[in-house]
Amino acid sequence: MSAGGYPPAISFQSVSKSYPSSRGLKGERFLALDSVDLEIQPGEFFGLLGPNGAGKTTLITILAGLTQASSGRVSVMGHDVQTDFAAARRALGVVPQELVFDPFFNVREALVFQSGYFSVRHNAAWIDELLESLGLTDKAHANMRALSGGMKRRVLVALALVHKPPVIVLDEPTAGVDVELRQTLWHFIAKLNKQGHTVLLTTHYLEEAEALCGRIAMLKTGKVVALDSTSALLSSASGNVLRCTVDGELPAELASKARVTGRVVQLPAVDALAVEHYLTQIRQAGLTVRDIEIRRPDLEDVFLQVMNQHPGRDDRSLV
Ligand SMILES: Nc1ncnc2c1ncn2[C@@H]1O[C@H](COP(=O)(O)OP(=O)(O)OP(=O)(O)O)[C@@H](O)[C@H]1O
Repeated sequence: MSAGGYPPAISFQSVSKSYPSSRGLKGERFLALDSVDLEIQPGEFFGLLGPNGAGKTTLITILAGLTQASSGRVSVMGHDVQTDFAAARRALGVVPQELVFDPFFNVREALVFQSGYFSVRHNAAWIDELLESLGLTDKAHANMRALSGGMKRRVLVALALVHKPPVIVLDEPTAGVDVELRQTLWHFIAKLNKQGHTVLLTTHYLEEAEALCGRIAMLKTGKVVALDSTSALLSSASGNVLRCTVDGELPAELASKARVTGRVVQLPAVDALAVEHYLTQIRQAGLTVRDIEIRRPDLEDVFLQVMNQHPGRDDRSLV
């Protein structure tokens, strides 16, 4: 229970999940989640971050009741996803990572059908608001097959929200979508969060997580390796970051420490001496340095620090 006596919006208690191992060894299993404990309170905007394969989608599919945990307990608004599935599912709106649709409906029909699935009648006003807020009004009568990827993503969001769930889960909702949709989507989701909806977001866009999430958990090889408020995570990062533009390839030793995006290089620097040292090494490699800037670490720097501090399990197999 939370301090106010309400159940948490989402609770994972000692959740583990193993899958049959893909190595083909008889009886061997792969540990995708390892005793995950997380409690997300009503009204939070919570980020779940982790590298590919960390277990984020597995956690969400367990939450949505699409797969069962091997052990542990999971609940949504106090409803156990195993023993009280219908109530748990009704409390949840999940925007999945994959674009999956019934190709026979137009957009409005799909939303009406989905309302029926949740036994919501007289939903026309909310469906209109969803279409309007997600920039879909002029696509209401378009067939799903005829929509672009970005438009399909908007429909997925509308479908997840059609029954006004108190808890909204977004699994990488902005993967491969344009700037306009991102802005529309975040504006709308932030508005719903202000109205009291709880939001759980997984994303690889760490600047989005930094801007939106009040609290963040980081997963690595199936384990929670960091869990704190976004501001505490940011202030926990040590040192500064040297950001500069370089006109060629960095020496290997520096490259292994750097975030490199094209010609922009970002290196963690404990102090001014480290900055000088980096600049000398870059110049000695015959490269020209421009646009030098020293800045505080952002969430991506914190994420990389946390991932480096926690080696994770090389072998997640169980026999
Ligand atoms: N049905 C399955 N059978 C076997 N292994 C699986 C299955 N689903 C997921 N896995 C494995 O479990 C691990 C966690 O996968 P999951 O999709 O949850 O990670 P993720 O954090 O969501 O990754 P990404 O960022 O790439 O989406 C991966 O190693 C994946 O290969």
